[in-house]
Amino acid sequence: MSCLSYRDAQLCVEDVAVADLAARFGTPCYVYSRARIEASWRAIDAAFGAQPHRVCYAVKANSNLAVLNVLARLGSGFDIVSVGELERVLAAGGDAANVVFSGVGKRSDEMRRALEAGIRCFNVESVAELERLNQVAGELGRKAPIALRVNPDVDAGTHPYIATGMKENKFGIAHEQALDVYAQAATMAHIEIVGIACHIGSQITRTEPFHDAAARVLALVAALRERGIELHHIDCGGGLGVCYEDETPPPAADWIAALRAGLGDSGHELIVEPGRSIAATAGILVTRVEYLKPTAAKHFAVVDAAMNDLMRPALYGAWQRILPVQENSTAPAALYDVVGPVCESGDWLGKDRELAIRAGDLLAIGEAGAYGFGMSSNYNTRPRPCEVMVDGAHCQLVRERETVTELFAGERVLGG
Ligand SMILES: Cc1ncc(COP(=O)(O)O)c(C=O)c1O
Ligand SMILES: N[C@@H](CCCC[NH3+])C(=O)O
Repeated sequence: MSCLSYRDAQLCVEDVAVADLAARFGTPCYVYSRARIEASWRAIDAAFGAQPHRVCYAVKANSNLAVLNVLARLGSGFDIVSVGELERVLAAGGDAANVVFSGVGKRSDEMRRALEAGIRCFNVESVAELERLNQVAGELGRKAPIALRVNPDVDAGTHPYIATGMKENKFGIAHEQALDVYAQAATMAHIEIVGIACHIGSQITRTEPFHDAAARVLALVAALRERGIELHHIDCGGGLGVCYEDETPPPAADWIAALRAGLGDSGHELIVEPGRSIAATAGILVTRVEYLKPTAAKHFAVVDAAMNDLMRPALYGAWQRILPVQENSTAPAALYDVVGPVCESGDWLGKDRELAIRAGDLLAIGEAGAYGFGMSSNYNTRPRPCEVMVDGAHCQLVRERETVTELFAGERVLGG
């Protein structure tokens, strides 16, 4: 389900015409639908029925404070990967007690801050991290609640850059070593074992990998119980895919059902960490055509957004919809490569797209609510776009467009 519809040939997000947003806020501009974020979160939450659970939104997908605030007000938990994300969650009204902290490289200062804030769980990814956490917690006179993130060696069938649950990936503790590491954790004075975690990758479009990973986790839970180690929760990570082009990901209910089938009736509280499946379809990137450039080989549409604003096409060869903002153009249709102004041939947003456009027209890049703004950069000293949230017929700027001067405000010349 998308937040987009055409009304009188005008592309709209909820009840607001995208052309009006572009006129008011300029381009490039990210636009998010509050209703769409809420509906996606609720679909996942409802899929658990009466089972004790916590949906911990993966902040990395879209960390705008307005997005986090919408979710915090729904009672969402949060999956963070840095102290920066923790500060965002707290600033947006999230509850530290519902925060899980993932990532292979947590620094001591990040552990300290998370312990002081009272987060729910550290998802520990190595023995070295466990030892460091034990030491940091000891210095603070606290016990750190932990789950070990296990690497189940399951092929998620996704792009290799975003598969995380195979043994050649840097993530998690090998399935075979997990029992030994739990035994070690159980001896540590400042560690409290509360759960187990796994996350096998992102943009997963079949239920089987989720089921298989959950089943592998369940085998560990049973083996731990035999050794007298009881867990409170099982965290199955995120990874549910969305439809960008013609993918047919399972609905949220089937995803959760596959996890629960893999876990059997374990009786544990379940945690999930969805990011993309909550944010992607709630957002678009609006851009304006600067120039049409026909060459002997190609027609290029040079737009004012670029790989620094939306990196997924350049990084993964990802396909995202490119839609005209006004449907009734009288321009002749042609096949265009939609490219940005950045000095890289990899700077494209779409290739061979049939579009009827003229210079000055607006385009919307679909399903850009997840891993869009969050992965943007200032490459080529380009200020990042503004972000706007639509709520019914109302819209609000939720992040200002950066200015060029603020981009180098912290820089100094030698001796300066
Ligand atoms: C540990 C962890 N949890 C959750 C997510 C969110 O994944 P997705 O956005 O695919 O739901 C990720 C990213 O893949 C992750 O690394
Ligand atoms: N950035 C990726 C997803 C990364 C998931 C992070 N663990 C994407 O846009 O598809």
